[in-house]
Amino acid sequence: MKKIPVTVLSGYLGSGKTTLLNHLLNSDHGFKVAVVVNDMSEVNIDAELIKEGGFTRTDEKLVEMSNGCICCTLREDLLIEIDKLSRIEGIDYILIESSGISEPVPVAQTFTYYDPDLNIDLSERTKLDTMVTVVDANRFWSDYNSGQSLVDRQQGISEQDEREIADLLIDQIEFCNVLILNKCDLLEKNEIEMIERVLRILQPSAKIIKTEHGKVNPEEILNTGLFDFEQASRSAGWIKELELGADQHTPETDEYGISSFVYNRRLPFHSMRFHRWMTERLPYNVVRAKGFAWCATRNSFALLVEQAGSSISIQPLSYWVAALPEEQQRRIFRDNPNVLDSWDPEYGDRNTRLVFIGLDLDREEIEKELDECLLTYEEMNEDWNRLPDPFHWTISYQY
Ligand SMILES: Nc1nc2c(ncn2[C@@H]2O[C@H](COP(=O)(O)OP(=O)(O)OP(=O)(O)O)[C@@H](O)[C@H]2O)c(=O)[nH]1
Repeated sequence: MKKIPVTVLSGYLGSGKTTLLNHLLNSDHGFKVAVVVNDMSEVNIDAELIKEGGFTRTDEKLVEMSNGCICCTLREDLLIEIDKLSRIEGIDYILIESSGISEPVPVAQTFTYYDPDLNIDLSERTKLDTMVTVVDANRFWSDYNSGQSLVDRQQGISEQDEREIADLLIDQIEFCNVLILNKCDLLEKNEIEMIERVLRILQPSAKIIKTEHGKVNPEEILNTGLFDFEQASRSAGWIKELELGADQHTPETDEYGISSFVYNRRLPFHSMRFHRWMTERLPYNVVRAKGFAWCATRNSFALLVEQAGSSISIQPLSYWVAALPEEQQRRIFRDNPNVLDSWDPEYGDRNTRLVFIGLDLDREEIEKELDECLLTYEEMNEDWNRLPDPFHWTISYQY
């Protein structure tokens, strides 16, 4: 049976998803499409716009999903609706417009697993074809650097939805096959080019298309066959940079001063100094920082360090292999011999690898300041548990 291809449109509120969808529906794409439109509000304004705009053909089908978000509260409903659509005779393409606060990863996951409660396996009848993210060129910098959360803007799923706008934007940019840089009519050519370069370094794998009013050739986002979950999960710029290693990263600096580098050290951070640097002294021109850190007071765990705009988090990720009992280490070496490639005789796999992406970055200065956050020779010989610890989380699980 031929699987029905699915394209998902993501992008922050007001970026131009509905405009793009209407443009697609009015284009000569050759498919009999079903459209799912997700709106957070009770009244599905986007669905109304689509009915007014492009939804004129009688052989098309429109499903409205309102009052929730398909990446979380309406995820089950999404499964049910897509399953139903995939059984309608004649439908040969499904287009989904996510809500503006929807994260693309959980939406994509919906197409990959069997739900035993609902007895639905979407992968039997449908195939995720293209993940598209629409970016508002005109508001990109102000949204990214706003320092606001969804709740601050009264756009959250609930009062508890404290996700930062910058984190949402970066999630949408880092997980897609096609990036539509929309509203290019509102900026100068050089401003657009600069955002395009930033998007390129944040997301090196996606095709970037500059548009005005979402006018894109339908072939760029329908039936492209581009989506692959594994590849999409590894397509972010910071991951590529880490994979390349410290010395082989993308060109040093371009004409707009956009650059990236990896900070890689084999000594632990003084947790307090590192935490203070990340939260109080991180240069404002760092657009994205992400990677793993070794902090002395949490010596057993690799910490995941993440920054987007003014949103910064340092959280435990997993045990260092070197912190595990010997028997478990032996098993890991047997199953994943590549762990040994970078094994240090003294510290094992403990190390810090942080990617910095930004504008006019002073690499030397950042490295110097971070080096000052590492333990000194004297501190190395102290009891690390007695050093000050800034982290508030506790670990409740055991190996
Ligand atoms: N100047 C300009 N305005 C645009 C462009 N694309 C869309 N707009 C306008 O931007 C506003 C938001 O566009 P929508 O298509 O509704 O955006 P959306 O992403 O669907 O918004 P939500 O459904 O709220 O998430 C509308 O007033 C559009 O007419 C563009 O390229 N240039």
